[in-house]
Amino acid sequence: MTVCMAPCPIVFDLDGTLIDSAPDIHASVNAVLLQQDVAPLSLDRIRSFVGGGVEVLWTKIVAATGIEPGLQRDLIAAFMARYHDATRLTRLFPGAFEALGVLADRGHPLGICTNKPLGPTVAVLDHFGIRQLFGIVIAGDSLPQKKPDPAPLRAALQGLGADPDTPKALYVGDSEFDAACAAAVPVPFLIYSRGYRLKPLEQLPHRAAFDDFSILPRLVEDEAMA
Ligand SMILES: O=C(O)COP(=O)(O)O
Repeated sequence: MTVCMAPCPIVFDLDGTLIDSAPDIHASVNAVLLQQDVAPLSLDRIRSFVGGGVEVLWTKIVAATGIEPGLQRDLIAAFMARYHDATRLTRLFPGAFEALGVLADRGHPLGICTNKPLGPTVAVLDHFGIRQLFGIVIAGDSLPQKKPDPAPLRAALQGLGADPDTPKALYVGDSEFDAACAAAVPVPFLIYSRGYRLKPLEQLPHRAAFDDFSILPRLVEDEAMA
């Protein structure tokens, strides 16, 4: 069966897929914890909390630190005040910029579907000069639902002109949230294996995995021929 005739729409996750943003998230979280006289959390710990959006992140931080749960809303506000344009410690994963350029040049409509809020999403896309590559950006606060609910990815596909009920398209992500979301649409899922997932790769449903962005354009071509 032909899954995707080139150039098919391709939607990307952001944190842990295109960008390594955990260091900035970690720095902003610990600055807020410091204000509360709470001991800092390690980068690995914070990275393991990323994927479900800001509320999930802070629910996990509150559980891990024993902070009074009633403070969570205020802590999220303090975090967002720091994180909304934090890009200093964030990096594009190696080869991601070039792979996006190749796919865009081949005519693939590109989109973003992330659980990160829209403010920091746009800030980071602008920071790396890649915002104009994406025809649609669906962020964690764009809709009432977040991944793994399929609604955000369906909205991104629609925004790129794909019929989400017969999506000849691809989703590229790194996490449990992304795999479950792609399966729920359903749309073929390509997983970046150097991202932030917690489980072994084989436990996440995916069409193909890659650990180097230089092979992504070929994987996309393979899907077109499948
Ligand atoms: O900010 C998060 O928690 C997750 O963002 P992502 O969907 O881009 O991985």
